[in-house]
Amino acid sequence: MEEETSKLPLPGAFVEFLEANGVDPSIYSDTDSTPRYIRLKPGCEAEIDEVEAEIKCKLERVSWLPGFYSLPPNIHIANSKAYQQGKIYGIDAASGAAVSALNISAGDHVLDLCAAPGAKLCLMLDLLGDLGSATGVDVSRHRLAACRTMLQKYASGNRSRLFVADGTAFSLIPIRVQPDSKSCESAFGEKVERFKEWTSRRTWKERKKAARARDTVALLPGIQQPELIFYGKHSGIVGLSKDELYQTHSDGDFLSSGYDKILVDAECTHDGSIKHIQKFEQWGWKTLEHRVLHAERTDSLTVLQLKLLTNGFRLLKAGGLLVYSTCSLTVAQNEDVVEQFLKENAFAELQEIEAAKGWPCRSGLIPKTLRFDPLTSRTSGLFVAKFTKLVV
Ligand SMILES: C[S@@+](CC[C@H](N)C(=O)[O-])C[C@H]1O[C@@H](n2cnc3c(N)ncnc32)[C@H](O)[C@@H]1O
Repeated sequence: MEEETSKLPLPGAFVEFLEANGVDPSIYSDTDSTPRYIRLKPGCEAEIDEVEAEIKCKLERVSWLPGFYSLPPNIHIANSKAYQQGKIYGIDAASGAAVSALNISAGDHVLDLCAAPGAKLCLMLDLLGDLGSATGVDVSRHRLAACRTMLQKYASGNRSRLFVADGTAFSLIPIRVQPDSKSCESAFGEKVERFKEWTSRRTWKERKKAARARDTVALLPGIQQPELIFYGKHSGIVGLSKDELYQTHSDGDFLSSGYDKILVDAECTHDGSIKHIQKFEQWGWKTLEHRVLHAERTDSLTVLQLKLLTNGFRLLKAGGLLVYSTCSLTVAQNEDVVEQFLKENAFAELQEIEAAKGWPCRSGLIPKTLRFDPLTSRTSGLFVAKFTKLVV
């Protein structure tokens, strides 16, 4: 399961992009020795020797992050039984730290506004345990379908629901009380359809109806309803009617009944992600220039990031916690977005991430924000900022 690694030769255009964006290119100088990270599913701790024997390598416990282990970058886990049986999953330690900053506890109602492909959502669900709920949203249907597969593989989906939706406009409240309405009739005697247990098997009639609904919303941009593509048995959906699920709420409702914890792991240029940058060695560095560094793309990304953060914050309960993260290390996509957001949201307050005192990261340009990078942290690059919504 060993694989050759090589030093990353950074192309000139990328180095220029980094320098123009306040990122020191030397942080990428030793990426070939940056470890990979895995998380052991809770309950599988006793099987660590077995996992090590199978992948023929010692797993180093990450002292600053519970449940995380590091392994050399040239070791692959995808063919191992432990991975295929859902006992371990790959997730960078910096990503683990971003989720850990949310202080998720059993019973929380959590929202992941940019959820796919789902490693952080899986971790959020692990931390949630047997109470509360998790809502995952992503604008990309095929990426969210991969997230659904991941939740099913890791048997994490029981309390979760997944919506294909635009996170800048998503507006559904968490279901705090399990529905007990069994009536199939509305107050006016009309027949009401209620959600039954989720199944991947759908009848031809149901598939046709879903396709028709998708075509209709495609024709009517602006009034698109979030598309529910998965829900677990204890997600609160079973027994609800469509009207109950999709009822609209005012901003005031979110103050009292919004989400306890929200992750906005926003779309970005991914320039801090070692895995992503390594892909361009195969795809060609020219591709990087127009897929990542294009100025128009980065400008529209910062607009999107601010909108995602703003809407995420709207959905947060008063006193709740929100983490904004990106795997870009540019100032424009991180500190500038945070600064603008704080200017526009008087009830948002940046929070100290207490646990970070023991983390191998640096402060961002704004106090209380954090930056992970390969050189400082031996992880992939990640920016993390944590906010609370002040109680009015
Ligand atoms: C950095 S990735 C998220 C990674 C994910 N949190 C994880 O840990 O696996 C960003 C995601 O944002 C999604 N995205 C982009 N624009 C969006 C929007 N307007 N609303 C919701 N999701 C969006 C992308 O499809 C992508 O899956």
